[in-house]
Amino acid sequence: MAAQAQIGIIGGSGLYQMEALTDIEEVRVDTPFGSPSDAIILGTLDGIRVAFLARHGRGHTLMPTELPFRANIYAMKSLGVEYLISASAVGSLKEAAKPLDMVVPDQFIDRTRNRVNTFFGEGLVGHITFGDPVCNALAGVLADAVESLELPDVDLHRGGTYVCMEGPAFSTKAESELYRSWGATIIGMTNLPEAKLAREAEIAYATLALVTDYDCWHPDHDSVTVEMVIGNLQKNAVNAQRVIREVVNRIAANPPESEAHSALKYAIITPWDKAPKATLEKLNLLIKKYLP
Ligand SMILES: CSC[C@H]1O[C@H](OP(=O)(O)O)[C@H](O)[C@@H]1O
Ligand SMILES: Nc1ncnc2[nH]cnc12
Repeated sequence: MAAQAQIGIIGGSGLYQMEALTDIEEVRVDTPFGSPSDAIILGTLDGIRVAFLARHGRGHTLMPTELPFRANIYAMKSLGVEYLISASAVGSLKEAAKPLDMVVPDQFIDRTRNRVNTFFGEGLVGHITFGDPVCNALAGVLADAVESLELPDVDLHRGGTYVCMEGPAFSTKAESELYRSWGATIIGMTNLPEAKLAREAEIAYATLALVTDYDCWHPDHDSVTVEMVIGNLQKNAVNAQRVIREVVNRIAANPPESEAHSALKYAIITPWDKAPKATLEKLNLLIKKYLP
């Protein structure tokens, strides 16, 4: 399939569609890993073609554990996506990151237990480098985009650690305090598998984290509820859409060089002639540039 969009956006809780898209085309992508969370919306934003996916489905019918992460990332790759922005609701683990603030994290801690977060296996073994789990170049463009808009009452936090928990229940206070003692900044349930799979698919990935609550640790704030998350996300939705528009323009004008784009160069350990043909065919889209 010819490339349809260089830039992809995955919208999380409360961000089920992208404003300002024209020439919209809904595509149902079938992948070797099943169907994505929903149809992918191809559309044009300021003359730039983008691919948008509602992570939990447009009706929010999929919980974090049920998300078809591999299908989502594979589908983006099949449409030609090279840069992927995740817009996600998060709880704050630090006083300084207050509800309605934005964080562009640069680290993750994996507390998930029930996710498939690799394309490898079935006879083909690969180990990507993941010390820097988001694309720092793309994260820089994203943070610059936020800063340039000078959003009133919204502080930007460049960098920070995102704890990815399993859910769907929110954390206990003991867990929340544990993550705080680790120095983590924010907590969510979705971004870590996405970041790993995007790296394996050689897609540059960065997160716009929208703070919606103080989780359950803050003595002066109520514990997180869904109502709180969606309420604050809706308050910030216009800002989030403005940031996405700005970052899309910046990426298109000056696509950043990303180490993610060659992440598989030294990652695959299985000799090609030892890997099953069926697996090579299944992963052809991801590995074809390295095949002899
Ligand atoms: C609706 S509250 C919990 C839910 O919100 C976050 O979603 P996303 O990362 O897709 O914005 C969090 O990860 C949970 O999935
Ligand atoms: N406190 C929290 N914990 C996990 N995921 C979240 N998403 C938004 N707020 C959250």
